[in-house]
Amino acid sequence: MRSDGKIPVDGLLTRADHVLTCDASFRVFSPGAVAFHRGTIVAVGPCSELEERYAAKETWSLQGHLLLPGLVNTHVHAAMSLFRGVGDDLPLHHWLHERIFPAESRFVRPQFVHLGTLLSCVEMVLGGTTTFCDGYFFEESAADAAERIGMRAVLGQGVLNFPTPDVPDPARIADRVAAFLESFSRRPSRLTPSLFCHAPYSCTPETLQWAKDLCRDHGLLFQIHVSETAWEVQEIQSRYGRSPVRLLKDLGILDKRTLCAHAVWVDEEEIQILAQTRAGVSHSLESNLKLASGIAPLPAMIGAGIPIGLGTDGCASNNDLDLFSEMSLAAKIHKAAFDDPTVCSARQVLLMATQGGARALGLGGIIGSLEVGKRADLVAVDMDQAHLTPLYDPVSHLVYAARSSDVRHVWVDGVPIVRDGTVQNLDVSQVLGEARTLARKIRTALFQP
Ligand SMILES: CSC[C@H]1O[C@@H](n2cnc3c(O)ncnc32)[C@H](O)[C@@H]1O
Ligand SMILES: [Zn+2]
Repeated sequence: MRSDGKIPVDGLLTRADHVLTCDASFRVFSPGAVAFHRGTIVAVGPCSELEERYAAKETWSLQGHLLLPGLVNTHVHAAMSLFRGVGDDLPLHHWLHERIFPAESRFVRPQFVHLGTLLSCVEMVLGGTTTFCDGYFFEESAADAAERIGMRAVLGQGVLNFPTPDVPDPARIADRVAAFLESFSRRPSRLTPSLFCHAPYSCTPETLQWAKDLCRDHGLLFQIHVSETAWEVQEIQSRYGRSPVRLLKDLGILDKRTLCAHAVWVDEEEIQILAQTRAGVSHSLESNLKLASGIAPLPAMIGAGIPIGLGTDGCASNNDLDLFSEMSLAAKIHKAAFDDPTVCSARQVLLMATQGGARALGLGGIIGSLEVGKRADLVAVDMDQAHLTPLYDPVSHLVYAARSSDVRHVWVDGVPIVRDGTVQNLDVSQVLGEARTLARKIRTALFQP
């Protein structure tokens, strides 16, 4: 306590036109403020109260801005930004086998993963994403990139039963995973390791169970692409006599530390299985649309109480990492698909991009809402713009009218990693230059062989 009776804190974000807590009671303070200390939120409320109570090392005056929790991207292959546009307008199977897997075997190396992930981190933070859940190869290099920029991330080492860029002999996958897990003994706590089994059609049941056991032993999130296409459901049905979700349930894979990416082709009974096992789902709508995989039954999954987050998937199937456009589309497409304009409200979709995503990743206790005791991951959106004026309902504007380019400031653990639309502590033009240099080789190899 200071002589003036004020409590010293590291940061005070005040005079924001609106603060959306995105917690269970969905409080909105207009105007509002957030105080944080040592990376943790210590107060959220009306700005007059917080200004009276706290003296901050740094105070941000946020008139014209809206403050909300950092967005959570629950499904990314961040390094694939270097493959953006190399396989457009194809169905998943053709896209993967004819374009992506050959390109990956040729180019994916540790430096590729580091550069591609750094590039994606720049795109993500500038668009208000503070946490991403990744899955790729040489995943230590993705962790290095997230650490460098200051983001929070769940980093999934890829596991498959065929040769990959980092495990040419699939029999050696255990060595790769052990080295990956070991590397996390030296990382900040905002980075957590995970395993990403590619899919039920590319991993054997034994591999799935082995990876899940390892995740259970270490308390890690297990990730997998599930029921993404009708082809997958047929293939798994013919191999194992049951659907992908039922197969995973029978193998003991589904629980609250399992994240199912996609879950497009799931019936009512499978939705109940996901809900009862408390497995999470990443809704990757734009990727599912672009690959014409289908439209997931999101309203039914929300109704069943499944923890659901939004995911972009990688840049080779989306082709961006923009959670604002995912929110806007998710709030609209299911209305048309289910002939019901009341489904997927703006509030439900915003909650998926924040609290729902955090819960699906098992991080609901530390991020996803602005509450005392949670980490200070926040985003300030500049609302003083023609396309956001006048404003009657901040949630409506955020989901239906705001753009990722409206994000002005971003904090992770109370550290400003974007100030005034500029990424801090990173030479972004150098990253872009290196990406262009590498792309020249990729272009020559893939398009002028
Ligand atoms: C271990 S995950 C990385 C692996 O997955 C590939 N991939 C990217 N997007 C998708 C998708 O939507 N479905 C299936 N596989 C996908 C990526 O190219 C890597 O090979
Ligand atoms: Zn994916």
